[in-house]
Amino acid sequence: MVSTQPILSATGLTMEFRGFVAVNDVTLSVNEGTIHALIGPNGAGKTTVFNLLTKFLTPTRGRITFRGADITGLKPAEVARLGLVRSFQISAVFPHLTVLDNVRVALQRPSGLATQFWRSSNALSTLDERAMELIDAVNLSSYRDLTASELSYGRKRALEIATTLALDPAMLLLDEPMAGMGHEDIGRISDLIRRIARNRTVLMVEHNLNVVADLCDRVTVLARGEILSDGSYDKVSQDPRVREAYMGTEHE
Ligand SMILES: Nc1ncnc2c1ncn2[C@@H]1O[C@H](COP(=O)(O)OP(=O)(O)OP(=O)(O)O)[C@@H](O)[C@H]1O
Repeated sequence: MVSTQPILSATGLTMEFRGFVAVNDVTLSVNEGTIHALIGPNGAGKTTVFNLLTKFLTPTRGRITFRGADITGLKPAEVARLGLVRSFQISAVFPHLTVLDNVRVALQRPSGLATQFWRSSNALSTLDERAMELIDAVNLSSYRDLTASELSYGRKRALEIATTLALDPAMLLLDEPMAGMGHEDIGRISDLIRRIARNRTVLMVEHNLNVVADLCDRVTVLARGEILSDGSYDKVSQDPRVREAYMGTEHE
């Protein structure tokens, strides 16, 4: 479902922190149905751009549109209702609840699917059916009765993604989904992201360039708050400016 139709666009995005320009005139678009990566050396401004796009920060200048609507002035919860959802870190998962209960809770959030069934007599069975679908989608069916705290790091991350998918977002923003993971979990989460992206758009900040090369249709490279290069991984990785920006910087 890779298209050239932008679902999320930013124009002239600038973020100043007390005079320090962390993000400078960034213009980028993410096409519908793609897996798009935001990469760059440490301090390049990736997290700041991510926070601007998910509305956790308000830009000093610039404009953001999602599915053609101007979302620059909206709050995170408002953009979530429009279908642009940020995946939180594992801290968003309740450690003492089971996998199933975590997903049930997520489905009952105000903007979750459950509200549509709130008054129906079969609300609970519909909720459970959907919860099981989501758990299955992230390959946690055999772990559904374990508490979140009993899961491995990678599976916690998968559970956290399931709770985000409960909102049925058209676009998911992931902040370093592979951070702190070993080889096996990276493979598992890569497969999961690939599956999720079959019918939605994914934008991810990622440090692991092997993951980016393997997974992403398009890559935007930031350095010192500005866009350095944009295109396929092969294209940007051969760009001399990108090589120079990464040179001498430590990279995991
Ligand atoms: N709230 C803030 N106040 C002041 N400066 C900030 C703030 N947030 C970020 N910065 C600065 O903006 C620059 C970009 O930071 P940002 O965290 O966006 O980079 P990054 O590419 O995500 O880095 P890393 O890969 O190390 O996480 C850095 O110089 C950082 O110190």
